[in-house]
Amino acid sequence: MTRRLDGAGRLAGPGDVVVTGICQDSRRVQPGDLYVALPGRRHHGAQFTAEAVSRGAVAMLSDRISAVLPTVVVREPRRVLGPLAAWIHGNPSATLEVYGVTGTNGKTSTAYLLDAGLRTAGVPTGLITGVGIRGDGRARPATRTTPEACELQQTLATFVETRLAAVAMEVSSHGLALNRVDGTDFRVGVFTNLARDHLDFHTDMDTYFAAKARLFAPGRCGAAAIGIDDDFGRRLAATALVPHLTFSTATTAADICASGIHADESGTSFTLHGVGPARTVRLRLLGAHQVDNALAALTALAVRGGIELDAVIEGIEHLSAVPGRLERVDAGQPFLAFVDYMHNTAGQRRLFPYLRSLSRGHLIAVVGATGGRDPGKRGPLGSTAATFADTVIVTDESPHSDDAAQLREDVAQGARSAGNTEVLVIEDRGAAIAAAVACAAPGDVVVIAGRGHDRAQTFGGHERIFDDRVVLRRALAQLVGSKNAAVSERFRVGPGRRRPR
Ligand SMILES: CC(=O)N[C@H]1[C@@H](OP(=O)(O)OP(=O)(O)OC[C@H]2O[C@@H](n3ccc(=O)[nH]c3=O)[C@H](O)[C@@H]2O)O[C@H](CO)[C@@H](O)[C@@H]1O[C@H](C)C(=O)N[C@@H](C)C(=O)N[C@H](CCC(=O)O)C(=O)O
Ligand SMILES: Nc1ncnc2c1ncn2[C@@H]1O[C@H](COP(=O)(O)OP(=O)(O)OP(=O)(O)O)[C@@H](O)[C@H]1O
Repeated sequence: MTRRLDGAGRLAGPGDVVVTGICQDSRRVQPGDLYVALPGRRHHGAQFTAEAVSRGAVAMLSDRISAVLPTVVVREPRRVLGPLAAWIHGNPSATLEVYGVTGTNGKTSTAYLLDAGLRTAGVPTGLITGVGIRGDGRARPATRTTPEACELQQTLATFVETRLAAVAMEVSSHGLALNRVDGTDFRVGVFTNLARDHLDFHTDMDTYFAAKARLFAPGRCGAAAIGIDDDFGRRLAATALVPHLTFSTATTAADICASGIHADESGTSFTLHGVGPARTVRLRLLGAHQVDNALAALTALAVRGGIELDAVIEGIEHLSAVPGRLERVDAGQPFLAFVDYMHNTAGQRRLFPYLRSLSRGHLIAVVGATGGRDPGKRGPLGSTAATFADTVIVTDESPHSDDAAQLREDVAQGARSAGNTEVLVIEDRGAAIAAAVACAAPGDVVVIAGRGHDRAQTFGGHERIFDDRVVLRRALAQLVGSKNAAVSERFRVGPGRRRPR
């Protein structure tokens, strides 16, 4: 069957079908859609053609021919999917300014900072992150960091319809490697940093870096903001073929940098260099790592040019929190308690020293490892936590199809190997959080690490609603509600072997 593409959003020819949309998931097909049947790890989308047809699919794009739907057959459908989805949705990234943020840590925070800065500078902006999608008049939780191509282009098209001018989005290495952002023109690409993570997917660091570097190819992004505080960033800056500015919190050799960083429990201040005369910036966000992210956002807008940076800085200063990122939970308890999303050792090494600095007593960390990820991460997550914390409580995150007991044991072994830190293993996450709260004394710091904003734990195919912030708040409220301080003392876990400081 021959088909001729005939104007935006139409697939026409003799015996025509009219395509009005595109979808790569049979469960979400709408009448008039082109169903894109992709080969996956577990299934081939062609297995679900009947469902796609029953929902109104009129044609198919795949590497396999359908017996029931007119099919565009290509060898690698993922490679044409992005541009095709963009075309069907009217190439929204040609209208919107898309700021794409990639890197191992700091993508979500940087996207929130960009959004805050752009909005304050009067640029109506949408936000696409692993936390959620916001901007077209509604906010919805995200199913992944970077949406699949069809959902991405549809979302961008909705942003155009609702007259947004820009979008700040996270671009995961999976999104780049799996062609999810093909067909998207990025006004600016941002590189935060690169450290060991996701090796279950990318196999080695060079492949991981190469996936990230795809965002910075000419034709993909117009300009770049590159963090040069690790070797990968420096490599990217040395080889980038697009106009770029660098940023750093470690060296004054960068175009935009910071000095005099001071992070306490009320916020973070630093002196900004490279954006007009040196000036003091005061973030409400907690932790010195947020200075890196603030520089990333500012550098992206500096390299873009034409945006009022004073207003951007004001917006960045006013951002009060990023969901699940060092989110403070306070029920009136006499110690600090946080939920954070650190899930690699690079993040731990940035966050734990800050948390340590806030503590007038001890640091109590609840940690774990998510299943379905590089098993080589597990021990180091435990040992790094134990290097900084006085008490490490190892518990379940989302084991997915991995053996939960093995995950816990691997993390705990790492923690035990780090020295004489108190290490407890408590299977149930709620009980682990309660134990952390119960063993905290006035002036201590408690951090529930690893899951951030997530609202569910996944065990095999089963989901359990679980929000660390809700559970922590409840445990803290119970503690505060209990009349006698001696009660909390009775719940103190273990013999209180705490390292002297
Ligand atoms: C490794 C990876 O990215 N896998 C993705 C891949 O899964 P898969 O190969 O197992 O797909 P599959 O289940 O075999 O199905 C094959 C095809 O059939 C389709 N299908 C399947 C079932 C059905 O009933 N109907 C149907 O149409 C699917 O949409 C898919 O196109 O294709 C699926 C559908 O397109 C994705 O959902 C899935 O992402 C999964 C959920 C995932 O977790 N990906 C993670 C690793 C990911 O992308 N993470 C990054 C964040 C990284 C970070 O933390 O920074 C992200 O951007 O979210
Ligand atoms: N610039 C940074 N350097 C090191 N660690 C950071 C930095 N920014 C954030 N983190 C740590 O990484 C965690 C995740 O932060 P954020 O969500 O902003 O990054 P991300 O790259 O989007 O990660 P993810 O894709 O897992 O959401 C934070 O909770 C914090 O522990």
